[in-house]
Amino acid sequence: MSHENGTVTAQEKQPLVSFGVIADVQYADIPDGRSFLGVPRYYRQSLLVLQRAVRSWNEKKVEFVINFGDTIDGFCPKEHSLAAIQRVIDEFGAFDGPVHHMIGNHCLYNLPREKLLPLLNIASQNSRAYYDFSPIPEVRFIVLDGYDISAIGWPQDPQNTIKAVNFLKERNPNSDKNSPNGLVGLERRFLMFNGAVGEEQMEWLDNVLEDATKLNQNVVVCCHLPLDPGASSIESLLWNYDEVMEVIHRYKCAKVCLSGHDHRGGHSVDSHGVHHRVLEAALECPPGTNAFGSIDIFHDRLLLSGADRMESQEMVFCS
Ligand SMILES: Nc1ccn([C@@H]2O[C@H](COP(=O)(O)O)[C@@H](O)[C@H]2O)c(=O)n1
Ligand SMILES: O=P(O)(O)OC[C@H](O)CO
Repeated sequence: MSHENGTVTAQEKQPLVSFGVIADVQYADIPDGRSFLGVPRYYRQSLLVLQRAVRSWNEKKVEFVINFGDTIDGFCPKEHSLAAIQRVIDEFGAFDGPVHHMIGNHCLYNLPREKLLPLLNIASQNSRAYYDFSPIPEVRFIVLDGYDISAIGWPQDPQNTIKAVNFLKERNPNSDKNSPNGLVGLERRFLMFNGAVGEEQMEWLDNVLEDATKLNQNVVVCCHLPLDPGASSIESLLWNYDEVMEVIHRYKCAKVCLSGHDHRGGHSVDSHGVHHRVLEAALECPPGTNAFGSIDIFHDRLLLSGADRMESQEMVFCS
């Protein structure tokens, strides 16, 4: 069996289900730019990457799509935020099936949660953006809200903002809270563009994993922010990735964690055999190149077939 990018050995015939993935589209109708570290960013091209992704997913007839967040970019002029996100949502709308979105820091720079969540079709409680779904009885997807506690995106909840700002102040002495200067090792994740999973969401996660265990389901955990230092730069990690992973590791049903945010992508297998795959960003595709994929789910593994800059990956479940 050959794939767009890399070759993977075939062991099993038909997947149980297949889905499309894309991360960090960060569309804006503005000229090309660069990241803080100078990596080129193609704000208009990313929409073309999404168009090609949708065409490919429709051709492959994948059952659903997951968008890993940062749908529009923070540099989008605020008076154009709604039009920009609508443009991206319209492109997703050309896909012949459901699209599951998550929020990222750039979405929150642009729009308040009350506007964002309905647009992204995220049914929420208390403006939180976590949810789960089962496309087939054997598999459960958990989508985490990595900005549940965050210094960005909570203008309507000053208490949450104050909690997050204090959390950051205690851990990051820099006046620019996006700067990791002077922070050592894992401390370098305490940056304003990251966030944390709160207590209620943590309990909910525990309950869903318990339920999935009873139902004998394999679980895929999705979050805009990466959950393992082996797969991502430390500067991109969820603030309390360790607490989230402690909950996930209580259960054997969680097999794979997927995320975005760290644009260069990555893969690791953690100490409990859980795969972590950070997806390469659509935003950083030079004209004519791609970063999207489709994932086949089998009983014993996930098979990511990536286009161009998205590396293909076989993720065999640990038993
Ligand atoms: N004020 C800042 C902002 C970012 N960084 C570091 O740059 C990296 C990427 O930043 P982007 O948000 O532009 O992708 C990341 O590793 C940050 O820690 C910084 O040092 N100071
Ligand atoms: O897409 P940004 O601007 O949030 O950048 C994320 C950083 O690359 C994470 O280190």
